[in-house]
Amino acid sequence: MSENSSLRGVDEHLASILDQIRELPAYDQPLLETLGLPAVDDVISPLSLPIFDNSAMDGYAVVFRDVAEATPDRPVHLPVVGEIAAGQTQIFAMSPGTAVRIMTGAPIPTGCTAVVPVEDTDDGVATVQIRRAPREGQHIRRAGEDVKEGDVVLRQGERIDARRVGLLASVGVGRIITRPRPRVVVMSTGSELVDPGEQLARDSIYDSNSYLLAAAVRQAGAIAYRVAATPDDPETFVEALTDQLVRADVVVTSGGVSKGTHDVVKEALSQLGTVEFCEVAMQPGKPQGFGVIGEDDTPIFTLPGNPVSSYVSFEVFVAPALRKMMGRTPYSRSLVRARITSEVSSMKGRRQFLRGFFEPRVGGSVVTPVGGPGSHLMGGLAQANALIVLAEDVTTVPAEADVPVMLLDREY
Ligand SMILES: Nc1nc2c(c(=O)[nH]1)N[C@H]1C(S)=C(S)[C@@H](COP(=O)(O)OP(=O)(O)OC[C@H]3O[C@@H](n4cnc5c(N)ncnc54)[C@H](O)[C@@H]3O)O[C@H]1N2
Ligand code: MOO
Repeated sequence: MSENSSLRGVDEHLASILDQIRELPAYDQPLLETLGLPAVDDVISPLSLPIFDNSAMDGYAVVFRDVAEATPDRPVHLPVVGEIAAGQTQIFAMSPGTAVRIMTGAPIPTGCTAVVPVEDTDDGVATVQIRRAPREGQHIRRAGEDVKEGDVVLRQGERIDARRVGLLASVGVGRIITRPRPRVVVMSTGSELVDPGEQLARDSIYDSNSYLLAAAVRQAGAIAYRVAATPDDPETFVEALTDQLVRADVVVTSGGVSKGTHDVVKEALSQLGTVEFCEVAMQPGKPQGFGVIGEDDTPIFTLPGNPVSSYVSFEVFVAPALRKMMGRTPYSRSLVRARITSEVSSMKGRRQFLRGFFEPRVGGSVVTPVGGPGSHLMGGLAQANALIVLAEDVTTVPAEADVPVMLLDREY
């Protein structure tokens, strides 16, 4: 039997994961916390915008008829009987033959039918000269002209962006019902791992995966708890994992899942019998594990240790699961098409994810392979902004061919 025939398909593995992932229960959350999340219900505006008639200019509130004939040569003189600033709560009314000093955003006094900007006056204090006739209703912002009480200001399923946050705040909505961001515990394993900033020993390397994955978790809109790397000892690993479960909606580990003698994650979790380990027909990212652990059946992803493998596995399997938990659709990134600038090759029977630099161009976008396909090549990964996806039956792709590309930084 060839190796490929024992591999599980990428789509099959993802489908099985998504099948076991549940959406997190929704509850009302502070407005800013909901940025990027989809609304679970329609939100109805409890009031109209503007909330009350108010001035669009700093100037004078007048009765239009009093000043309809005003010109620079024949200004109209009016007594100034008061001043209204924004935030003033007193209700104010005015009579014909008078003017009231008014500020931008301040409520229009009853009886006022136009606002004359200060530039069209002598800026008078006790009396004012109106030097130009306004239009009737000029510079009065009408209550409800923007949003009406009862309007739907956020539709179910709509993604809450900065503009919608602004609108919701404007109508006084301070909390929105959404599914929460999953809390994701990210753990690295490997006795060779040292935290960045610490001293390296001769045979040690820096732990990049826990940083890479925690950053990817945040970019996916979830909450990351990064845990310092645990050594290759199953007992220590299980202890650390058990301690972390209390704050985890999901656990993501990296390393220790292939065929070595110190493959700690596989060893530890195989004994618990809850995580299924398999090999997936992809490169990078062949050794995978997924299951649930602990009293709350917390989903756990055991990703391969090679840094690029862990990142690609995150994009392909973990990010869609996190999106499902938040109720965000689509779960997976859609692929775009681009012209590849050089020939590339792939292993038959595996879906290849090559690092690429994507440039949108009018008349046809372009993608350039960066770095090699090795799962340890972090330099190339950091230069990439896309993954070029070569299907399982593809072995070579000539330069100039049209290829599917996954854009890594774009909103889904
Ligand atoms: N005999 C075989 N050996 C390997 C196979 C195989 O099928 N047969 N598969 C290879 C593939 S593919 C991958 S991917 C890796 C996966 O290995 P593990 O998940 O067990 O990971 P480790 O052995 O712990 O580490 C692999 C590699 O990555 C480095 N690493 C691990 N964690 C980190 C980290 N947090 N930060 C930076 N670098 C990390 C580690 O030092 C190793 O170089 O197995 C192949 N072997
Ligand atoms: O499949 Mo491994 O993940 O190449 O490097």
